[in-house]
Amino acid sequence: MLNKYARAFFTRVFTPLAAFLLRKGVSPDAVTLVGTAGVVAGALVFFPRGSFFWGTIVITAFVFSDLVDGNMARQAGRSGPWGAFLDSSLDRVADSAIFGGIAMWYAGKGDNLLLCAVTVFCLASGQVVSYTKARAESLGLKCDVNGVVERAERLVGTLVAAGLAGLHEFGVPGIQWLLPIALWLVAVGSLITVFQRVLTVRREAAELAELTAAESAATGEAQ
Ligand SMILES: CCCCCCCC/C=C\CCCCCCCC(=O)OC[C@H](COP(=O)(O)O[C@@H]1[C@H](O)[C@H](OP(=O)(O)O)[C@@H](O)[C@H](O)[C@H]1O)OC(=O)CCCCCCC/C=C\CCCCCCCC
Ligand SMILES: Nc1ccn([C@@H]2O[C@H](COP(=O)(O)O)[C@@H](O)[C@H]2O)c(=O)n1
Ligand SMILES: [Mg+2]
Ligand SMILES: [Mg+2]
Repeated sequence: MLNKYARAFFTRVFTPLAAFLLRKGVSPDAVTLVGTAGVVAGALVFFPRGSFFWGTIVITAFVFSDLVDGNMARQAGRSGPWGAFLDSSLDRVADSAIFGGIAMWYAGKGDNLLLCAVTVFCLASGQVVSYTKARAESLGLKCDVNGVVERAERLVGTLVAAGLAGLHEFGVPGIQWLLPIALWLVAVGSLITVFQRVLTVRREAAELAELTAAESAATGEAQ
């Protein structure tokens, strides 16, 4: 949903920056790589020690590169399979670092194995959500449903909650519970999304099989 409604807004916001970077000779791939490295560093340096405010600030500064790289590629007329492959593959790396960093906190000083498990579930189910669509598309199916929790929802929900929960370090009371609440919501939403996508692909595969059978029958009758 965020992807649908916020993308046009962010395209307008980032178009001047994307044009500037292109003029300076920066490539979309460089932005993809540097952005991912920044997200991974922010997540793995700050989150495992429970520094959620600063971790979120660093991650947020880099995560928007994921909207700038595609914008640059489109402006330069250089969108293609390589860029799409690189972008999507590195999205998985960035997501792993974000949820991995949070899981490390709960496995260590955060001392909460249940929340560690919920975070690992967010990581795994998020990857499955993305994989279902990628695999369906590679098989010639559309997977024509986005689902309730896409990547944008996973990231915005988790990062907003982590950033606010991090204010606990500065003495704001009670706010640390926002992160567990967001993680539970992302976990349940991702599970629902997996089912939405799997059921859609199952229907599309059945429709394709029916169409293929009907075409074979028609070809057989004609001969
Ligand atoms: C007191 C202060 C506290 C600190 C607060 C810090 C607040 C900052 C918090 C959060 C900001 C987070 C912003 C996160 C933005 C994420 C943007 C992003 O990367 O989106 C990527 C997404 C998808 O892009 P792609 O097409 O490249 O990726 C595809 C996708 O991954 C598919 O995955 P799937 O959905 O299938 O799981 C893959 O299948 C595919 O392979 C892959 O290519 O882009 C978008 O969705 C575009 C829309 C982005 C919308 C961002 C909205 C940000 C809005 C608000 C944040 C402001 C929050 C303010 C909080 C204030 C708190 C006080
Ligand atoms: N290095 C890159 C990154 C992205 N692309 C193209 O942009 C599409 C993704 O757009 P976003 O707005 O979501 O970043 C991707 O599918 C590629 O077509 C690219 O070419 N090179
Ligand atoms: Mg991108
Ligand atoms: Mg991306």
